[in-house]
Amino acid sequence: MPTTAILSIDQGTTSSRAIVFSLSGQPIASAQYEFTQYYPQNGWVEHDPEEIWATTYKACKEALAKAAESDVDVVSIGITNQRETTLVWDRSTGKAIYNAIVWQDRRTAPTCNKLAPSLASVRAKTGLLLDPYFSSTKIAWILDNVEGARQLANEGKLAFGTVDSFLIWRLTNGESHVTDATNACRTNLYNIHNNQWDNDLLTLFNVPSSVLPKVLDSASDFGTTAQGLFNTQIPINGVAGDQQAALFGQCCFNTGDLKSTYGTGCFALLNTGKSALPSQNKLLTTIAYRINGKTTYALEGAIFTAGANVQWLRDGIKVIKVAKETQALAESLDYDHGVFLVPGFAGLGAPHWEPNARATMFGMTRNTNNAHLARAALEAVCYQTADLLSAMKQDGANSTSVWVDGGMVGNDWLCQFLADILNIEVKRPAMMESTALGVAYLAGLYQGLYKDFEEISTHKALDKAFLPAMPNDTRDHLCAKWEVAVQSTLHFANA
Ligand SMILES: Nc1ncnc2c1ncn2[C@@H]1O[C@H](COP(=O)(O)OP(=O)(O)O)[C@@H](O)[C@H]1O
Ligand SMILES: O=P(O)(O)OC[C@H](O)CO
Repeated sequence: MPTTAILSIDQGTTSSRAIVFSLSGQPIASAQYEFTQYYPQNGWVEHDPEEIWATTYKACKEALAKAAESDVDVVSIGITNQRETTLVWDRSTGKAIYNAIVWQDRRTAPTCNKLAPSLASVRAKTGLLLDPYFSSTKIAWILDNVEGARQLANEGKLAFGTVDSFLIWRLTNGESHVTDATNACRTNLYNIHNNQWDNDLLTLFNVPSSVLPKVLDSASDFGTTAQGLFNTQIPINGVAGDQQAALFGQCCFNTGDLKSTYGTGCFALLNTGKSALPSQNKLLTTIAYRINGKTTYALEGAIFTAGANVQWLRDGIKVIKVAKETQALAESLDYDHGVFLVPGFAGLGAPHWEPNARATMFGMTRNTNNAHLARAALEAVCYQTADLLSAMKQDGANSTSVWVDGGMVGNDWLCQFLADILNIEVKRPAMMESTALGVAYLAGLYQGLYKDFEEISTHKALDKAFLPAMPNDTRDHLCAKWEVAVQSTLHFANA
């Protein structure tokens, strides 16, 4: 009797992954391919759509082939993706008309500034802010900068999608132009209260409705893979943006449950249940998941660079060879080493939202070396998380523990410092691929393979809990210095 399994596709900012999961959430087989990051100008970040597709397809084929060595029956596909990243393609060929403009890209900051008078109405409908991070201004940029694009869009010949949508189009050979509510709600064009594309927002951002995908529940019928792509045709039944997928994969199903993911960026999401809690502290109100037409909301804090700080140490200034070296380097110093990095490499996200901010290093002496840089890069992510949690607290959403995941949390030193600075318990799950797992669960729910959330939660296991151990006065002192560093960076951004 073959084991029933689900294929999860996790198309992230730096790599495309495919994991075949058993129903108990255990990985049976996986494959992963990194792809090229393009930085054509300062503040611009792009991906090649063909490389996104090629790495994803290759990872899927390889994971499915490995899984086939055991006796498995892959009955459904879940897709999770880097959010906001924007693609526009030709409906007749399926070819993108421009590179994917990545969520970190800042090129549309001037457009966002011009639209500032509309901030309150945008925020009320979308739960977001006016920032180049979101998809709407990126779509308009492509339509206005690729010759003839706006005309083609008006004629209904172009399609827009976030990465999930593009992959579904390719997987179904152009049969499905769809997305799910968690991805749609990151475009600044989607009303999170009535769950519809919003005509006023489309007019404001100058995006024609003809390019939009249909928005479905996160557990739904997104189409079936085209014949010949894999050995069998497989239905696609779970789709969610990667941060919402991680919330789901961490089984944060109850109001007040909090997870924080440390990949390229860091994203803390707190489940607020059926209430779309508005933030007074520049957090985002977003859709956590939509199942059977019922929407669950989350409050989100987004930090643009987390693991990316470590990538910069490795690939940019080359002071480390591999990411995991940062643990031993950080451990080699004491609390009072004195160096702070405010990592505004892609501007600063929540709770400051300053696209003009740039990364800034404080407190260096002639004694400063790679250990200080590595430690400051890891510490920054923890201080920034503390800023997010304090904003959540001021918005009335308090948590006594946080579940963590993402590539960085394999670093025990980071997890302990995080617990010390947050002053709450930090819990790392046994299954670290929460993001991919989240959409496997969504696909399984649609297929009726899980009865309910309770059944899914039985598969959750803790790897390690990190408890705060730092004296209060040390924490207060470090956080006060961090705050001065942030304020100085913000001051410099606008000088
Ligand atoms: N042991 C480690 N310590 C610190 N950072 C790490 C460690 N291992 C991986 N990273 C960082 O984690 C990131 C990869 O995490 P991942 O969740 O795969 O990212 P994404 O999904 O955004 O592509 C990279 O930026 C890498 O620098
Ligand atoms: O690729 P990640 O894991 O850094 O996630 C990117 C986010 O979805 C951007 O909003």
